[in-house]
Amino acid sequence: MTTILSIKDLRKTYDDGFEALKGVSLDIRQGEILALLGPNGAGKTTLISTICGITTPTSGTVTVGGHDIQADFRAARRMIGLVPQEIALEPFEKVWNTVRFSRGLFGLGHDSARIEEILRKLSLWDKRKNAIKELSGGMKRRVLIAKALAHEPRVLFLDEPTAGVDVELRKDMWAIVDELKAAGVTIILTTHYIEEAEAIADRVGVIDKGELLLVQDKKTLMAQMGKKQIEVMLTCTIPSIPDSLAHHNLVLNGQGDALIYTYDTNAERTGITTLLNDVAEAGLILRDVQTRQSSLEEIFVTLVSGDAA
Ligand SMILES: Nc1ncnc2c1ncn2[C@@H]1O[C@H](COP(=O)(O)OP(=O)(O)OP(=O)(O)O)[C@@H](O)[C@H]1O
Repeated sequence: MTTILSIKDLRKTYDDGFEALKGVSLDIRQGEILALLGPNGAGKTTLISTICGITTPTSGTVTVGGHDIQADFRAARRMIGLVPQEIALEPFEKVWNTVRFSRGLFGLGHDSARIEEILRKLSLWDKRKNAIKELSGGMKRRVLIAKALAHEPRVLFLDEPTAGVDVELRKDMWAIVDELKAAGVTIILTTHYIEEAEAIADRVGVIDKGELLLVQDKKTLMAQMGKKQIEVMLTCTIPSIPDSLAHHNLVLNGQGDALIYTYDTNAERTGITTLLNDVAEAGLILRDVQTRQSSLEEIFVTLVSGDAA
């Protein structure tokens, strides 16, 4: 698989001495969607700003499509589109011009067909003659994406693309991201919404206190770190777990009518068959059995709280 973006030992210490990036290394594959998760202040925006040339790194290197972001800034930047967190648009400018100027900034000639395509894709075509100030917050976010796409970037950064947008727009954004991926664009998004990473990312990176704690295929991450629980519901209530079941490390629920058993999805033997036999031998009758898998959210909380083994 081709690497489109390569980050090596990237460090950023701000003027006040604060170390926002502490040696981040990461290779991003062409055409993938990578979600960067991290709590407030983890360094996500600093990382993106550094790659996009808005912030100067203290040390380390970044190449985009083989172009070094410092030595070969223009070529590297030309490949990148950035959708920033903050909405910074000229309120009196028309949508069409806003997107057109953005293309011009990268030295590209005017291409009405291309701008029309982008505006249509983002459901902005009907608003093309409107001034930015006449648009809703969600529409302004779409304009930010249109602007970032105007110069046909190969790598698109979305910094908190769905912060504060409603559920419908969030789903629309996900659909847009899917379409861009299908067109071969590599997408890196930062998010607080774990469900967002769960829904659209191919890989997930977790960043905390300026360090990349892990980067992994989403499905592998969920399978590797995921614990499963089985809840054995009983026909009667019991005051405590019978001695004959003590070795299973069960938890009795608050009502005393269900036994909760946690097991590792990767273990060779889950121990479920033995457990159910032992439950029957203890004279307990099953009413129902349910399983549940830990979510990406639980995995994330475990990681950033430093509880991961
Ligand atoms: N110009 C600056 N000078 C000093 N410290 C800064 C500067 N910009 C950011 N920081 C600090 O660097 C840390 C990382 O900030 P950054 O904005 O990269 O985090 P983030 O992960 O994007 O957070 P959020 O999710 O809140 O947007 C924070 O502690 C922040 O206060």
